Amino acid sequence: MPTETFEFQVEARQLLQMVIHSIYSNKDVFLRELVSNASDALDKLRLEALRDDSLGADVSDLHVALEADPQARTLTVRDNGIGMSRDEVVRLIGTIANSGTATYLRELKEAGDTAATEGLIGQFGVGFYSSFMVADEVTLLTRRAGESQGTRWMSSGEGTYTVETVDDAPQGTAITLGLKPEDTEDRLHDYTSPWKLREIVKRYSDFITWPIRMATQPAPQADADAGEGADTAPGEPETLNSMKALWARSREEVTDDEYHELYKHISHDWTDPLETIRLQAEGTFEYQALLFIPAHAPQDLFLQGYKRGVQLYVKRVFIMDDCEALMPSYLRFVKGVVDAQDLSLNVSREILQQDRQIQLMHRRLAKKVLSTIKDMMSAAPDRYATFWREFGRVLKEGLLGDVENGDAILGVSSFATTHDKDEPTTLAQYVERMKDGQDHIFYLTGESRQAMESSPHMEAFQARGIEVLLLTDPVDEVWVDTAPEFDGKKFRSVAKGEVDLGTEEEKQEAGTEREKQQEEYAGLLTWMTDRLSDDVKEVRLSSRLTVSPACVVSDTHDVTPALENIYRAMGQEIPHSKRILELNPKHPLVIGLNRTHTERPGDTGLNETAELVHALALLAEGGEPPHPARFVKLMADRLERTL
Ligand SMILES: Nc1ncnc2c1ncn2[C@@H]1O[C@H](COP(=O)(O)OP(=O)(O)OP(=O)(O)O)[C@@H](O)[C@H]1O
Repeated sequence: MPTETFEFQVEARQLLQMVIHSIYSNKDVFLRELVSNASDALDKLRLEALRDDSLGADVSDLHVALEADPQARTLTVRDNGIGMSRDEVVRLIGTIANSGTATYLRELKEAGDTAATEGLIGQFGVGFYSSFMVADEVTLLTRRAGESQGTRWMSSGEGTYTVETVDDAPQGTAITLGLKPEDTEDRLHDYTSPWKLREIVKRYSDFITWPIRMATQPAPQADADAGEGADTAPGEPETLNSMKALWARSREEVTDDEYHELYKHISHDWTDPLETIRLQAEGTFEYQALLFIPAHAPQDLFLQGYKRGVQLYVKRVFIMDDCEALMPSYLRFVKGVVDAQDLSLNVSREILQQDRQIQLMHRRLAKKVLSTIKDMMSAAPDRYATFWREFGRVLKEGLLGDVENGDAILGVSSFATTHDKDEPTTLAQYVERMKDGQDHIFYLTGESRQAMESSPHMEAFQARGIEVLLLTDPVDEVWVDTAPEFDGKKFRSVAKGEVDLGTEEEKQEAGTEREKQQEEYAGLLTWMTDRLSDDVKEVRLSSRLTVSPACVVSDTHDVTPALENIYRAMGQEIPHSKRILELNPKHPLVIGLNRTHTERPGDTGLNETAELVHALALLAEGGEPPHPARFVKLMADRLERTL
């Protein structure tokens, strides 16, 4: 096949341009990225060879090799791993599959300044493309295990790349960088220097489980430069990394930086994690876990197909990525490694789902992550605040399914509250501030804080200074509906059921007044209930309103309209529950309506006023009148009459 020229996908080109003209001040990390890809390719080959005897690949000496040529100013990173087919090269290297890329690139453009750009690129990672930070020409020669022909890919990163089929490629992948001139001011070092390569591998890739070898150069040039590797015989390759599994080493032996580099290798994130979690389980089922909570949420965390789960190793051997059996979905942001001693190397995802030991590990790991978040709350409130901002929404999903950890999840959750405009509150803090005689945790769900603050449902609570949680995440609608408790206090919506606030004495007083009002309004309420029966199930007097004329509320056990919408969006059929219209007996509009109803029951305007009061109540909570066009007409007529 002749050499073909291809264009990079638009996003890929944009990303490459940013890498080339860039941006990332620490250029050394290109090697971390290439070694990380090579290590993944070796893992994949080892697994494929285990599962497919006919592959015919030699797996006896899997490794990464660095080959530097100072004269030609090239550096080659070679692995004898899985390799790529011609189609894979075009698909994997010429395009970016990450669904968040478009948004990310827009943000990058908007960020403008270098520091912000670095922060963003750090969140995203650019993998193989980071080669172009140090090279102006990159050649990738690869042959997939089991295939006879190889592929050569070449590009100077400018808009196009070439691909040709070659007959004599060794199995695996070799990436040769035509290095840019050294420019220490720009932190562009001499990447043909053994000393520099040794330093970078030690710093970023020491834990990689495959040997990373560097051919020592023949004397005399190498001797001067070889440093600690000087005792290696000339020509014999030197292994640069210790290959020690960090999770199997004691805490004292490992630096935070080393943990962070492992995190970057497995997560493809360029930023340090927020928290590192170690767990060593001994006894009948032995395993070690090293888990990380990232410092920011990935773009696709809420998209279907998000790859959750940690890496599974069995006795130091990589078995699979994204092992979802080990981590509940609401902890899908957790990255890391679990190394189990007593599993078979052939273990499959299906077996894992049913394995009792795995289920026990799953429980233990979830508890450990939750207890770490709890510790972070008290020991590092700033870090906890970052955690909550990034992952709170996901964590709360656990309140729907994980009954066993429900209390623990509520314990580490924070909520926006009327108590403080800016700072969210924990439930423990809320309970501490509860008024004497208050025995519920009050909340309101809605689309925005602003809409909820001005909702009529809040009036009685505002008047009495009772704190209300303001819940805006769609998942909140669902979990609060399952009526959980915290510290023995039930959650209660301020937009559901009757409200009876105040001391016993006040309640008694209000009760006497209410009886009087009930008598006065009985006729109006019966008439309005009948009149609006298509839309509401009852019209009654309100004890929650102090300012507005009316509001609509749901019955205590009814599903709210927002929750109805959520269920419908999930394809569940759910009957529509009519709500209750509450009137404020002290509002002049309601007093006037009652008077007119008593004095001129046949008045034609009464019907319209009843409809308008209902529509206004819906508008006040951020909803829509049941018949918007009719509402506009009625309002316009009324306004016209005032002119
Ligand atoms: N040495 C290699 N051997 C085999 N396949 C490779 C190798 N290097 C890259 N690939 C393939 O190309 C894909 C893209 O690599 P790239 O480094 O651009 O992104 P990534 O590692 O998937 O993710 P990120 O961009 O977050 O680092 C890899 O997922 C892998 O499938």
